[in-house]
Amino acid sequence: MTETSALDARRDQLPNAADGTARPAVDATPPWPIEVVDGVAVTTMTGTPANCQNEAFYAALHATLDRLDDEHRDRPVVLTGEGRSFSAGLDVRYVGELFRDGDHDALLAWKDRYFATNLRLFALDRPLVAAVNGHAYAGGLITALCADLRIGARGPARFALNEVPIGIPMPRTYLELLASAIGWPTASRLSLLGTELDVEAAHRIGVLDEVCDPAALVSRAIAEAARLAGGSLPAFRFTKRAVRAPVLGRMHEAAAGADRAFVDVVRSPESRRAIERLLATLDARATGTTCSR
Ligand SMILES: C/C=C/C(=O)SCCNC(=O)CCNC(=O)[C@H](O)C(C)(C)COP(=O)(O)OP(=O)(O)OC[C@H]1O[C@@H](n2cnc3c(N)ncnc32)[C@H](O)[C@@H]1OP(=O)(O)O
Repeated sequence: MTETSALDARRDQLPNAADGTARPAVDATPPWPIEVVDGVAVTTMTGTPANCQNEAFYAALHATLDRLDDEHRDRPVVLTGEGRSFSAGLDVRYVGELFRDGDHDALLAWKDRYFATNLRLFALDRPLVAAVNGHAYAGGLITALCADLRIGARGPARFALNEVPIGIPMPRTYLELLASAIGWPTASRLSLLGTELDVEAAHRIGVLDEVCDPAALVSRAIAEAARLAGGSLPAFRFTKRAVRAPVLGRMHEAAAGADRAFVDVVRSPESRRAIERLLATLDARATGTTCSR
């Protein structure tokens, strides 16, 4: 697919702005930087605070994957983040407003747009290694768990599937994805309890496959990505499709069925209050006022 046709296809898939959400046009959004090292395409999430996920993030992700497909079709991929966070998950300022003010159809449209980003990463038909440079919360940890392998940097990073404590239900769509990466018992426990993990604990329970010094992180991820593709890329592709197919089937089924009720839960007064508490915590940090999570 040429660059233009990929962008046209992507633009056609985007819902129009009638749902009331502002979105940058995909062709106006630059992809994240891509660097080729030892045959591996390394891309770095950047452009939003703590690499949190909003419409600009989704558009950059699609633009990056379009470019990876067009220009680096057969290269394994390393995904990392800029700064202290791999990704802080959904942009809670953005979704907080959307959940409060958006109508039912706007929320469903957003849910599908968000699903499309994780789906594209999870179904990437070649090795994807996450070089987890820092914190990964909620949707940010889901992003890391889309990868075939996760390598973490030793240090102060924390990880959690903390959707429930902040008032956002964990859809079955993502439980299927999480369970395929870390198993149902771990996915269930982390999702229900919202437990915060340090790097060692994340490694112990398989959220991270490996831990290394921060200075070696990206080179370790590159070496692993090259190794995964090094035997036979066609064999890897074939097997990854086979591994993903049943999971993707269940994810699509959940997204079109039970998970539509997600919209009602995030609009409940209890969820709104919990999201407001997280927003107050972030705002207090920004202004230097102390506030516990
Ligand atoms: C289904 C999926 C659901 C979800 O994904 S819900 C999202 C759940 N996410 C969270 O609970 C994470 C909230 N963020 C944090 O706890 C912390 O941040 C971190 C531990 C990730 C990073 O801490 P530190 O390195 O000290 O950075 P900082 O100063 O807290 O953040 C840097 C800037 O990033 C903004 N930010 C951080 N996380 C989010 C977010 N999730 N949504 C929107 N903005 C976020 C902050 O406010 C700040 O911004 P400014 O520099 O303007 O003060």
